[in-house]
Amino acid sequence: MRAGSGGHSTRPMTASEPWLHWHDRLHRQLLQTPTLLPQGTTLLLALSGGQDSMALLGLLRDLQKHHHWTLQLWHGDHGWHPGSAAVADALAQWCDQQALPLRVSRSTAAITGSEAAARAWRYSELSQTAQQLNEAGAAGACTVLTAHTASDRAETLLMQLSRGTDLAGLGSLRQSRPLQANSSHGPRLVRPLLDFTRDETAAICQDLHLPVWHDPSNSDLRIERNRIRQEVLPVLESLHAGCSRRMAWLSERISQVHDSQNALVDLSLRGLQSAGNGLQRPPLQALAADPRRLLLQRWLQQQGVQPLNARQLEELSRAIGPQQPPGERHLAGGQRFHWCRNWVQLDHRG
Ligand SMILES: Nc1ncnc2c1ncn2[C@@H]1O[C@H](COP(=O)(O)OP(=O)(O)OP(=O)(O)O)[C@@H](O)[C@H]1O
Repeated sequence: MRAGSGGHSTRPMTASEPWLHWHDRLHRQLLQTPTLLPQGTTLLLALSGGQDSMALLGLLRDLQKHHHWTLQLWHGDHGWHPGSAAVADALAQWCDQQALPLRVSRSTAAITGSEAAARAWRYSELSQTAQQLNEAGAAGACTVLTAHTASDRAETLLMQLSRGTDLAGLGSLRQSRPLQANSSHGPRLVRPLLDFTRDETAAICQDLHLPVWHDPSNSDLRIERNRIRQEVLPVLESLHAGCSRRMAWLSERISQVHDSQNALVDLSLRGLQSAGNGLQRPPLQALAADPRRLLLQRWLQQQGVQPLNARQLEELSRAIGPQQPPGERHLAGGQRFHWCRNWVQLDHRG
C-alpha cells in the first residue's frame, strides 16, 4: 500500500503536515494499546540508520505532538568496517539539521566482534543512556525502542524452528519486554513496528523522504539471519505470498498462548504449595506426564534453579510421578531437590 491510500483517518490532514496512512496505522495501534508508549513519557530510539529504524523515527517524529512524548535517539557505531564512523557522522549531521537529539557510542571490533556481542553492547549502552536520561529528570520513565519488523520476527521464528526450541522460543521477539532479559528492573524495550514488513518500512522511508544508510554486514551471507532473509524467505514468499506476515502473527499468538499457559500454571502452583517451600506430591502424581513436567519446570524456575535441559526435566518429573519411591537429586546450582510420599521440596545451599 502506498501513501495517500488507507481509508478513514483517525486525524484530519492539514496542508502543512502530511498525515499518511502509515501515520494512521501506527497511531491507531498506539491508541488501542495505550500502555505500550504512554503519553508524556520519554522514548529512546535505537537508530541504526537503516530503513527500519529510519521509518520508525519518521513516524514517531510526526506522531510526537499527538502523544506528548519526548524523543531521544541513540546510535551505536560498532566499528565493524571502515565506513561505520562515516555513517555515524552523517547520521549525527542529519539529526542535527532536523533538531533531533542524537547520542552516539563508539565501539571497536575487539568488543563487538560477533552479532551476539554487538547486541549485548547495544543493550548495555541503551540501558545506561536510559538511566542517565531518567536521572536527568526525563519525562516519565524512559522506554527503549527498536525497529524490529514483522519480517525480523518471521526470520527469528524460522531460525528458532530450525535450531530446535520450545514455546518461549517460537514466540520470541515480543512487542514489550524488560531491556535486560530476565530482569524486571531497568527500562522496558518496546518494538512498535512488529506489524509492519520490511517492504513497508522501505515505502515509509520513500514517502517521508527519509535518508537510509545501508549496513554492508547485511549482505554478509556468513550470517545466518542474512541467508534466511535473502535465500529462504524469498522462496517461501514466492510459494505463499504474505507468508512472512503470517509467520509473525503466528509467533505473536504463540507468545500469547505461552503467557496464558504460565498464568494458569502459576494458579495451579498456588493451590499445590504448602506453608513452607514445598509442593504437595499426590496431586502431581495424579497428573499426566506433560502437565506434571510443566508445573515442575515453572516451579523450579520460580525457585531460582538454573534451567534444566529437556532430558533432566523429564527424569525429575518421572521420579516424582506415580509408583516411584522417595528420593533426592543434587542440582547444578547447589540446591537439593528431594521428595517423600507427600511433598516435593528444594533446599537451598547455606
Ligand atoms: N548500530 C545500531 N545502533 C543503534 N541501534 C541499532 C543498531 N543496530 C541495530 N539497532 C536497533 O536494533 C534493531 C534491530 O536491528 P538488527 O536486526 O540488526 O539487530 P539484531 O542484532 O538482529 O537484533 P535481534 O537479534 O534482537 O533481532 C534496529 O531496528 C535498531 O532499532
